[in-house]
Amino acid sequence: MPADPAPHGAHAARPDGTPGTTPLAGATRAEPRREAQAALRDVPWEVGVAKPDPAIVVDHVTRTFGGLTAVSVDHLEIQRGGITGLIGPNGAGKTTLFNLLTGFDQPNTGTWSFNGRELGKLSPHQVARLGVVRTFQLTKALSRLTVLQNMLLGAQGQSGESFLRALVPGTWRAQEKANTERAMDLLRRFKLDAKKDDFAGSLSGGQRKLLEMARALMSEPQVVMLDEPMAGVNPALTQSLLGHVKDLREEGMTVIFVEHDMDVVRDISDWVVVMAAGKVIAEGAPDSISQNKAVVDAYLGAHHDAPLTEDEEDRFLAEDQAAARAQREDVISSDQGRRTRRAGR
Ligand SMILES: Nc1ncnc2c1ncn2[C@@H]1O[C@H](COP(=O)(O)OP(=O)(O)OP(=O)(O)O)[C@@H](O)[C@H]1O
Repeated sequence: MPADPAPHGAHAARPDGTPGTTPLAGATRAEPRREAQAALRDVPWEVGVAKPDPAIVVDHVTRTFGGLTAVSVDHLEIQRGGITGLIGPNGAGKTTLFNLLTGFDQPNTGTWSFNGRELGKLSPHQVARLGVVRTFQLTKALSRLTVLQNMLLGAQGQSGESFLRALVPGTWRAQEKANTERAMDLLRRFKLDAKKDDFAGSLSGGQRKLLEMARALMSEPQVVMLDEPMAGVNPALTQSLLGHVKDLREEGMTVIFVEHDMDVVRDISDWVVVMAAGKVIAEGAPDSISQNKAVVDAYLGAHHDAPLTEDEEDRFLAEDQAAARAQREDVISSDQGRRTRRAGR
């Protein structure tokens, strides 16, 4: 079902007429965290469940690599204006799903939409222009650019990048000036302004994560997908990064993030989606997830550390005794065989 194309929150019209956000303008909604949680309060904890106001809707998306099915999601809705944590063991398909939703990869089957508009077959730039962006880890190439240059790269997809506009120097310069001003505003907000001329590669792990987030905000997104925003960050910066993620929601953005640290997931998520072997195996409020058996099994395997039931104890004991008996019989029979061979010489 197409979502309401006029999202609530701090949305301003973009030059091309599509809705945009004004992330630096500050919050205009009362207590967005409560609003997001209240909206999801009565939603059942079921895989594929409908959300009251979905920003993103995924249907029958599959992606295979050779014989491996990396993603196979039947139906998934992401609530607008909330923080959704996407978790799952290594290789569950989280990054592949991010890549698909943001145009960096193409699926074998399936469709997905943002505000009711199909995003399949669009390039990453087109998806970003519509308001859906993802963070990327600072690659080697980007490490050799300055912090400010990285930020200006994040502005790609805005009007100044278009070939025709580039031919009109005035427009280009005005856009470049606006981009630089926006970049500096964001760098101040993320406390990286003093580093603007430093090579990005010289930043600490935490500062890199801040830069990745700041860069994603350059295109004034409505949906931000953060890939492991806390990975490699020292504890001193963790709280500051968490604060920045919460701020995105305060400004009316929809946030989806991949994270392995369950404390972080519980702290900032309004809703959690769990993937394993390409599928969504559970979704619900953060507290529901750690009690979900499918989730525990997916993370720890069937034989996790939980105490054995009496039946399991009996079964494992019987199996051990049978194995010991078989071993003993094996030893006896090979011993007999040796003796028979010796006697026959
Ligand atoms: N380009 C590719 N070519 C081949 N296999 C791939 C490719 N990209 C991902 N895969 C495989 O698809 C599966 C899902 O990978 P993906 O990176 O999406 O998982 P993930 O949940 O993000 O894992 P992690 O938490 O370890 O980052 C894995 O088995 C991975 O090896």
